[in-house]
Amino acid sequence: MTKTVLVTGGAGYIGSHACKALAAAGYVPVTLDNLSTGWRDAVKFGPFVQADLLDRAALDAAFAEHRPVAVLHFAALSQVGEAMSQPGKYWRNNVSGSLNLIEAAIDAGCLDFVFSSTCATYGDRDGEVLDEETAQAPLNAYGASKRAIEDMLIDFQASHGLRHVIFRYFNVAGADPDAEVGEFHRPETHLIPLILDAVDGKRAALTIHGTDYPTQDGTCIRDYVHVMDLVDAHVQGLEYLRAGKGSRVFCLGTGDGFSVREVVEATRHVTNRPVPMQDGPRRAGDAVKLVCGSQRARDELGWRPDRSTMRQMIGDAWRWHQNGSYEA
Ligand SMILES: NC(=O)c1ccc[n+]([C@@H]2O[C@H](COP(=O)([O-])OP(=O)(O)OC[C@H]3O[C@@H](n4cnc5c(N)ncnc54)[C@H](O)[C@@H]3O)[C@@H](O)[C@H]2O)c1
Ligand SMILES: O=c1ccn([C@@H]2O[C@H](COP(=O)(O)OP(=O)(O)O[C@H]3O[C@H](CO)[C@H](O)[C@H](O)[C@H]3O)[C@@H](O)[C@H]2O)c(=O)[nH]1
Repeated sequence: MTKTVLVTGGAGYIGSHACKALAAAGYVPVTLDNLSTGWRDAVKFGPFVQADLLDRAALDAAFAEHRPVAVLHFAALSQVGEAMSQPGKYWRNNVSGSLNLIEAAIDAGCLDFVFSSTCATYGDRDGEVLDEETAQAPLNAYGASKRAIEDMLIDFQASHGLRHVIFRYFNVAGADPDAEVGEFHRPETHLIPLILDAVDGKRAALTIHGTDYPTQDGTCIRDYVHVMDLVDAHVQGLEYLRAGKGSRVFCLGTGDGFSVREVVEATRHVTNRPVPMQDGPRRAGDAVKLVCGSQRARDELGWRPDRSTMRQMIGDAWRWHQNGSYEA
């Protein structure tokens, strides 16, 4: 029997990798995306519906046509800087859009729901290892919008039996090792693709945002997870729901923290090229250290983030960077 899943944001970075993993696991991933930050060329593994989450009639039509057994909800705006200056855009797109989607799913009888949340819901909890029990205190409208959607899922679980898995991701990195899909944000704000831009001359230099943090080398520490490991967890989360297990939150990261300078040094090593860089001031809203406790995902989903070594994440990102693009 065909198992169709609706993948919102399937034309974006993580959603496109999820579609590849879903297709490999025997699902038909139907991408629903408005292409606001995604790319038509990234939709390679199943049908495409161009629609906006704010268009309830288009959502109803997509559920009626494709009859998905579950929803994987990646679609969102996710730039922290933009969220600080335009919070209304984040509340409308992420929260109102998700409310439409949840109500459309319930009306269609599609009650298994996997949601992309973020460690940005924790706010500044420097020094702690962050896991599912850590209190959330978002610092900006992006993180706040994600926490609000988490709350929404809990309410609709109680009222309508919407079963959900919430994944709180840490810093997602790397690309499909086959370079069929990869990370392609315009503008790009994430560290590893920006370092690679500096390596191959697409930008003059990487600016290090802050060198006076209380860390071993003065730069911020993050927990990086390979996008292929991350999307594997989504397939496992989907199977968990389809096996009838209850709603659950899982944090996805490795537990290893890397400073910005360590990521730069690893990139120099993997690419065997110099990384032009300059020291800059701190970036507003950056936490000093965000490191994930992911024992629950390992224990309950059997998740093994084996590809999430810094060498492999940078190597796969570099291969994509050299060979892949959606603009051509
Ligand atoms: N990249 C990371 O490190 C990271 C970390 C934590 C959480 N996340 C979350 O993971 C998800 C995917 O992130 P990404 O990096 O792939 O982002 P992305 O911008 O590459 O993908 C998001 C996709 O959603 C689509 N979209 C946005 N609003 C929409 C709307 N109203 N209707 C239809 N489609 C819409 C965009 O066109 C895009 O294709 C997001 O929810 C993000 O908050 C990402
Ligand atoms: O040009 C740059 C870009 C980044 N950085 C530093 O590199 C680290 C990683 O920065 P990213 O922008 O790659 O990612 P963030 O840590 O800001 O990630 C945040 O934003 C993401 C949204 O894209 C996710 O939601 C994630 O959960 C949330 O913590 C930070 O210390 C940042 O200051 C630089 O030094 N120079």
